[in-house]
Amino acid sequence: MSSPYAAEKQVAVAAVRLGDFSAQAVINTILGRTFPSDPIVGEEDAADMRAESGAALRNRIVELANETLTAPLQPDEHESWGLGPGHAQTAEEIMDVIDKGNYGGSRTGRFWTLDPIDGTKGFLRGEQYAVCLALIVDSRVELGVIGCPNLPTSSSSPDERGCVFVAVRNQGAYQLPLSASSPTLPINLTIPTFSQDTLNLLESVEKAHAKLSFNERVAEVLGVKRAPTRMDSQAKYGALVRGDGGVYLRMPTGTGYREKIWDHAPGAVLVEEAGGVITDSRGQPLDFGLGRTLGENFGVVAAGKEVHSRVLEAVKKAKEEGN
Ligand SMILES: Nc1ncnc2c1ncn2[C@@H]1O[C@H](COP(=O)(O)O)[C@@H](O)[C@H]1OP(=O)(O)O
Ligand SMILES: [Mg+2]
Ligand SMILES: [Mg+2]
Ligand SMILES: [Mg+2]
Repeated sequence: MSSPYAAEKQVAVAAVRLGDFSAQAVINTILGRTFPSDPIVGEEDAADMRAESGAALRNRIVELANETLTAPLQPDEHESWGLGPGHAQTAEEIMDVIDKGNYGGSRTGRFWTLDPIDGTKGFLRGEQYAVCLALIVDSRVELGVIGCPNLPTSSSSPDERGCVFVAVRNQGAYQLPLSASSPTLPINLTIPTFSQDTLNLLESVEKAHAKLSFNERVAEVLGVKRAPTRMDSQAKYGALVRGDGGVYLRMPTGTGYREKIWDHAPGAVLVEEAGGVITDSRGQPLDFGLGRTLGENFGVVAAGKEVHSRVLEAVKKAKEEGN
């Protein structure tokens, strides 16, 4: 017998792949037109679309990308970005623009990094996922945007969904509504101070992505009383900066996986601009100048200033115990 929901999974995975590719095509088009000399470190590439066996995938992605590219302009969009009726692209152009994301990263100079859909597993489960974009200049994240279509606008309004988190270095961190035409004002974000009673951990849903048993021990050492919040994608960074949880903790699973810069760059500037601190689990800064990855993986810890140093100590203790 085939496993439950096998057909649904196949369709959903195909849909996400289409989403990934077409989102990267649209975002790279906009970046390419507006900042033509900026390289892009994007998660996806068009190799599967270019393969002989990729004709169906290619046709569908071209159709989807063109649907978005040629849609009537929204209030915050411009025709010079390559958008609007009449701006359809050929299959070759779509594949080339996706492959504009092949840049390998650098220590100096400026580039963008893009995760067109972060939290694929969450997307498939109908839970959290995010579209993530950051600008890096001389290894430092200067701007980050995390779009969370399925995240409630606040923990007190669970039915209103869709938010965008934005941070620009030295200009603060904000939450905007997802729809550009919504009249809601930006919310200025500062990570609140937590007590032992109110603190909790924000962590991955997927055991393959982070060592959740280690988090449990850290929470015990810290005397945390609340259960962790498990959430897919960089929506966790959004939840952190608006005070939905006190600590982002992601420890390596020991498989040798290297964290990708597009999975943390927007979150890093968001946390810092909301008054928090983000480092690896040893307290070292995340290095966005090493290429497409953050290099050897010692995990990620992000929290408000006072909580962050307590978490680093708890992590050290849990490691010394052999966890
Ligand atoms: N072994 C791993 N360790 C850490 N992160 C991983 C691992 N495998 C995949 N990921 C990445 O974790 C991110 C999601 O994290 P979270 O579970 O917190 O939502 C995805 O971008 C995913 O990358 P990918 O897109 O290549 O699957
Ligand atoms: Mg992705
Ligand atoms: Mg990702
Ligand atoms: Mg992926």
